[in-house]
Amino acid sequence: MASSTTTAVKQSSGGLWSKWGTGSNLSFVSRKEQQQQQQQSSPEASTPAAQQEKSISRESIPEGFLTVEEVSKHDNPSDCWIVINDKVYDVSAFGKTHPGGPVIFTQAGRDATDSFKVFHSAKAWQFLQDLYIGDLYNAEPVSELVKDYRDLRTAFMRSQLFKSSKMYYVTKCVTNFAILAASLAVIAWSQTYLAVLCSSFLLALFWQQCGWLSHDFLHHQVTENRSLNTYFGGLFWGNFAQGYSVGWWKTKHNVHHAATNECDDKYQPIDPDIDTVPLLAWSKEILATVDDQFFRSIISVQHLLFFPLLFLARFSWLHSSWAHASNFEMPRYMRWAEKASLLGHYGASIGAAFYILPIPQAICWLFLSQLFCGALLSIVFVISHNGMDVYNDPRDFVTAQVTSTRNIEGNFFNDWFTGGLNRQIEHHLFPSLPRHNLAKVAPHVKALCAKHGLHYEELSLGTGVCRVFNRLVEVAYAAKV
Ligand code: HEM
Repeated sequence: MASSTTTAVKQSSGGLWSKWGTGSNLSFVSRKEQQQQQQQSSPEASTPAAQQEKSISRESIPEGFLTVEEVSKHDNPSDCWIVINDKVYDVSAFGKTHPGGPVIFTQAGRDATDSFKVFHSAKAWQFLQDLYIGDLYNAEPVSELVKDYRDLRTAFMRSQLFKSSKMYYVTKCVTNFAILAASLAVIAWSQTYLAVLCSSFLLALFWQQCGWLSHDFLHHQVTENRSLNTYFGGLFWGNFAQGYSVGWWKTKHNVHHAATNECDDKYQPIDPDIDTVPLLAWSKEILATVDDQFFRSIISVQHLLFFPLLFLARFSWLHSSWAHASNFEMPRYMRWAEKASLLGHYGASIGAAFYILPIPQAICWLFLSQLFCGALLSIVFVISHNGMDVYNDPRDFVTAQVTSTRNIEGNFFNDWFTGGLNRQIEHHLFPSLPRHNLAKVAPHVKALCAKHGLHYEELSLGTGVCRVFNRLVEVAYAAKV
């Protein structure tokens, strides 16, 4: 998420959603193009008789049915239809108050079955009947890949793999506090600059680990009680302990999950995590959207900017968090809860710094911990997706997630350091699966990918970083031309 500087600005100005006017129908446009290509490659398909058979008039469609083409025309937030299990729903009005936020519009005009299933509790299904407007006409059968994925999900549910170990998460909470205690103990014991350096690194590690814990709560991995997850996981571990706004993070992160590394038809990123132009461009297609010579010159040295930017990322996240908490569109109680918990975070960190340390060391401690935390979090975000496929063609949920996501090898250090997000492919396919069960399902996911010829990328931490860096160099060189 080295992306946040630009993302936050675009989100707060509504820029992200303005892309949807043209963006979300691209999958159907491309599907039409694919059909045309298939027709060209198959001689019988292009005969007039075959073409007549293919063209469907509205009169020939039974009442209560809607075609894929009709659905695809309702592809924007003010006129939004989506398909779930071959049934069509009009979410144009509901989408504005959707409890999960604007992520619903990422699926405008297309099939949302799998993204719907991975994000919702049983309660959400009850809302569907009021939004139902018809059945999909001549619905294509589900692919073998998607069928196998759905079977896998059902099998994991039956094996209780979606149930978390509460002991695991209690231990996580306690060990997180232990890191904070260690950080404070170091500066209470010694106030040299070396001690300040070590302590600020530990504080940054505490914030990073709070981020992973909050992430698990907000994906509802820890408990089925969604309010508890939001208030304890979000407001306590996210806002108060880590300093990031739960509302800001969830809005952005949900879109990232629903449209991982996806762009619209003009290659404007839909996924906020790759929306990093003019600082970084993650593919040559995104680079091609940049006309401004000054911005291209920045991108031409993006590989040199990359590591410094990782260290600065937390400043941008802190800013976006406060901007979100001040957002007047939020219910008043949530705005106050967000602001109070963020102010509690600032107060506790600044108070501790100046209470324990002399002024110069206190400033140093606060500043260094921001830098370290930015780097510790963002290195994990970038290796998970950057340098993988950036696409704007129609892909089923499984293909989209696997081709845009990279795993980092599992071992004790990687599992702990990345908060389990080294099993990013499994996490994206099953976002509410508790962190401690990701390793258990990984062999099944690997087998699924092997069976269907999908590349399952799993690298060491070092190779993952190199892969990301190489992509930056590749695009930077293209920007020089
Ligand atoms: C007809 C369509 C939809 C309905 C009726 C609906 C309904 C709901 C409801 C009731 C919730 C509250 C949490 C729950 O009870 O599960 C929710 C949350 C959410 N929805 Fe939807 N939704 C729809 C479509 C979508 C789509 C297409 C997506 C994704 C692309 C989506 C993503 C989410 C997310 C990410 C949350 C937040 C979950 C959380 O963290 O609490 N929804 N939705």
